Formats: sequence, C-alpha cells, structure tokens
Amino acid sequence: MPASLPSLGSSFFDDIANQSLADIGFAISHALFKGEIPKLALEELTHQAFPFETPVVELEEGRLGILELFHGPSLAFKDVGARYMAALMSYFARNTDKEVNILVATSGDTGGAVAMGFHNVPGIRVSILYPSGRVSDLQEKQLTTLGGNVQAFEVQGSFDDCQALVKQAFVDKELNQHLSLSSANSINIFRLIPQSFYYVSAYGQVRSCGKPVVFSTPSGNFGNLSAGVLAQRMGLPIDHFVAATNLNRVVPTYLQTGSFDPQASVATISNAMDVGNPSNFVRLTHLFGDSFDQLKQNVSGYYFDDEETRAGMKEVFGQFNYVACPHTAIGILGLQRYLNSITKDAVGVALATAHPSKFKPLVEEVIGQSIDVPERLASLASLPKHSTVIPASYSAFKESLLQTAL
Ligand SMILES: N[C@@H](CCOP(=O)(O)O)C(=O)O
Repeated sequence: MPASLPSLGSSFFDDIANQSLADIGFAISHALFKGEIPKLALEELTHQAFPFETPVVELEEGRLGILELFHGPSLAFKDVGARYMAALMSYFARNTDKEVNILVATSGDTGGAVAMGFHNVPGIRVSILYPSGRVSDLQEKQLTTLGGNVQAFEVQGSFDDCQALVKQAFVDKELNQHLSLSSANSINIFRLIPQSFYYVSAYGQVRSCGKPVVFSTPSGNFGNLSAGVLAQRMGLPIDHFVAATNLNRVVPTYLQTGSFDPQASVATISNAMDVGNPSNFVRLTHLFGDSFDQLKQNVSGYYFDDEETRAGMKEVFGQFNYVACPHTAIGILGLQRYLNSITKDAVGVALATAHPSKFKPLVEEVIGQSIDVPERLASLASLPKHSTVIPASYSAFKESLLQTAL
C-alpha cells in the first residue's frame, strides 16, 4: 500500500467528464508520485500507456451501464495495469543494465496483458505460469505465442498452485541472489493504481444523471475491486460496491459469515475468476480499516454458478442485444441483484472485464449466434504454442526458471 493516499478534492471530480483515460491517469499519478517522476516524463508515460479509452455503454438509461475495459491490445481490463507498469518500469530501468525478471501467475487474462505489455521491453524478461487446460484457447495463445522475452510455464495444477509457486519464488533467498524478481500480478501496487483510473473515468461518464453510483466488479483475486476502493479513498464518491464471483465464493461467504476460509479453486466457465485464495483480501480489509462492519456497509457479495452465468449471458443478449463474456455477465447479475434489493434510486455500472471473443465457442453456444473476433486476437489462433510443462512443484519451477533465465 502507498504510505498515504492523496485526497483529490471534489473539484477534481467535477472536471472529469470530458477527460481521456490518459489525462485522468496522469492527474492521479501526479498527485501520487509528486516529485518522484518529472511531470513531463510522467505525462508522456501515461499517454504512452493508454492509447485507448474505457467507455461506459448504457444498457438502461440512468440505471445500468457497462464499463468496457477490453479495448486494449489483449482485450481485457488487465491491459490498463500491465501497460502502465511496463511504461513505469522502463522509465526506472532506463539507466541500468540489470535484467528484471517478472513472474506472473494467471488464470487467463493477466498473462496475455502482461505478455503484450512487456513484449520486447528492454531489460525485462517475463515468465508466465498458467494452469494447464484451465484457460480458454485464445487466452492460451496470447501467452504462449509471442516468444522473445516472454516465456510460458504450463503448470499441471490450478491457478492457486501457480500463484503459490510465484509467491514462494519471491521469498526464496537463494533464487533472489541470482535473479532480480518482480511481479506483474495485483500483489504489486503498481498494477492496482492504474486500475483506479477507470473507476474515475466511468464516474465522469455517468455522473450527469445525478444519482448515487454503484460499481459491480467481477472478482477473482480482488485486485479490481481493491482498485475501486483506492479511488473511493482518494475521494471518488462511490456509493457502493458489488463483489460478484463464480463458485469461488470465499469473499461473498466472508461477507455473510465473517469467516474467511480460502478453498481449493473450482473450475468454472468464468475461468479468469477461478481463484480460491484471493491475494487482495488482506488489502481490501485494510482499506476498510480492518473493520468488518465498514467492509459490509460498502461491499455486497453475490456468487453465481455456471448455469446462472449462462442464463445471465443469454438474458443480457436477449434483453439488450449486448454480448457479454461470462465474467461480465456475473458482474451484471450481481449488480441487478443488488439494485433490486435497495429502495434508493442508483445508477449501476458493471465492469466488462474481457471481450466476449476471448471465449468464442462458449459465447456462441450460449447466445446461438456467431461473434466476430478482433484481428489482433484472431491472428494468434494459427500460431504454434510454446510452453514448458511443469508439475505444480516448487523445485521443478525453480530449476526450470534458472535454466532459462541464467
Ligand atoms: N484473474 C487473473 C488472476 C490473476 O490476478 P491478478 O489480478 O492478481 O493478476 C487472471 O486473469 O490471470
């Protein structure tokens, strides 16, 4: 966590309706990093990171909007954090010749975004761990086809195994003597800070309706929701959050019972959220002063199984002619459930975390229509996959990493 968070002041938010994501990112970064990066360099790097926008598409006027976070290179919200980190790390690495080794665990979307964000960035090598057979075909292509400074480890286990291997590497003294390690998962605060920018941008897009704003965040590792709370802590007047999950429901269960009980992850059709022990739970509770009551007042949790997710995707398509990926559908379902449970009139914004074409066969089967795949994703389909298959064992990972990195 940053030692302190700046208070941006209400006039900051009065002024955001027509600002680009890059402008908002620059303004918040400047408030956070004052003095650490010269203003001009910071402005340049935030604009380099965000050549795309995060538009809110209104499905029901003044009631339901979708914050589309999939207009970046890898077609997922993770592009925002990954590209910002890549720009920032290149800035700090510009005068060193020491190679940084980034280790990343992915359940689907982080891997592709980090691979693309850091591909060919000088002085950086990326190793991505993903659970074999538990990511979509196109997600797998995104992390296994780039080559160069990006390598993929296909782990015979779950996402939680991948995440545990990475975390063990960070505390392995011997490994750290050989390699300079860093993370591009949401345990790294530099992944989360930029994710707060799109909450601000979305608020600017919907605020003219004059209603309290509720955000619904499809959640796995809970970085995305924590980023929203960071924005709230910096003064963004968010009325309420919805934490929407699949059957990996440890946080919704915690919100009901007060007991946090990590579980082995369950495989679902919303695979990017298949996380049994979310890294950011501790950060989320910290942001609410470690007060269960505060957390409960600000966050409502709902979970949905695969059948409900499919029904949600179908209903959103039938009712609004909007094609949602399974994760986004869960966000919409959670939002609708919350909005139906309250008496006040609020506007809800559900975060669309990935482009539906990343899950093309599933989406087409559910909505009964074929969907287009953007060229930047379609072009990967015929490329050969390159991955190193390893068991979910730390010694196997360490040995393989040292062999390739040294
Ligand atoms: N949902 C993620 C899992 C990793 O989460 P992160 O936010 O900590 O990077 C994914 O798609 O890989």
